[in-house]
Amino acid sequence: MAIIEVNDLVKRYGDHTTVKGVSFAVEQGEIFGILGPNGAGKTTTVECVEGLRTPDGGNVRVCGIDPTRDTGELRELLGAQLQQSELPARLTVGEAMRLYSSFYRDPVDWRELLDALRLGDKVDTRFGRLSGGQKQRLSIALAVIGGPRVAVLDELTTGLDPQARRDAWDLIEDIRDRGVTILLVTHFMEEAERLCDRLAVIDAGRLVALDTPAGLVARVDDRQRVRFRPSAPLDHAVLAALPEVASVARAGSQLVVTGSGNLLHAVTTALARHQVVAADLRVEQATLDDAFVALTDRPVDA
Ligand SMILES: Nc1ncnc2c1ncn2[C@@H]1O[C@H](COP(=O)(O)OP(=O)(O)OP(=O)(O)O)[C@@H](O)[C@H]1O
Repeated sequence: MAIIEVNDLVKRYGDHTTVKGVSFAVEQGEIFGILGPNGAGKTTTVECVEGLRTPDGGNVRVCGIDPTRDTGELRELLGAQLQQSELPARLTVGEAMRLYSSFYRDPVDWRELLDALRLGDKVDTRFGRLSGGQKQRLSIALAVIGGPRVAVLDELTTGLDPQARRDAWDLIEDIRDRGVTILLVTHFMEEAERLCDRLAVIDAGRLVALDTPAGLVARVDDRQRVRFRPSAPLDHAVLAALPEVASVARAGSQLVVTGSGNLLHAVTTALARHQVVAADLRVEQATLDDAFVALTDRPVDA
């Protein structure tokens, strides 16, 4: 059953159309990722789902509810991650949890939630004294304190160190295991690959792909890369002329040959013909990064 439906969503700011007819449906229990370059319209899209912005075209439904009309109902169903700046530095963790619990009809047990998020010993700690990772965990706690069916997490792990990021991933999985559907905006390929059941790739306001992480990689899977250091100068045209080769590029002292089919055999045979030895030779298969670049024509943080 689709718990979030976004149908032909359009959103404009002045003359600029930021979201240009995006459609997707998120199924109950999924971790659904939205991936895209800076300025692609990801946040605007999820803000329409959260009821923070009114669409200029198309519509959004969360559990059948129109987020811009039934705001009271939506608040019980959807938990949004808080921006860190929204909490006063002097508020303690316990005070924040009590305050936010009071907003909901049927909140979860906040002490149990803090324990689950490894913040149980921080009840009396002021927000301003928490580390970045602890603040992020608290913002997840506040997003799910109302016992929502859907949690929206936007750039949750940006600015966290690798360990804190992994902890946040475990947490998100725990929350999904409690039955919460998660809509996640992310810049991190590793995060998208590890966490998301499906991904919507948005570029310049349009949906360019919607698939599982493995499905997205499979779209560029025929692209392999052979990387090596040639023992002698080699005219790129020798390799570029091979039918298996799509591109030849230099990366420092290495050549990177992209292509398909029996690429390795074709390249090594051509090198042997020109008495060139390939040192440090590596064959690389496509990754989600490659799929992203192929789909959007640019690296994720361009
Ligand atoms: N309130 C606003 N008023 C005017 N323009 C806006 C507003 N919010 C966003 N924009 C513009 O809309 C475009 C998309 O912004 P949005 O934040 O949705 O993108 P994003 O994909 O989330 O980007 P990022 O990855 O950088 O957060 C950008 O060009 C942005 O400058």
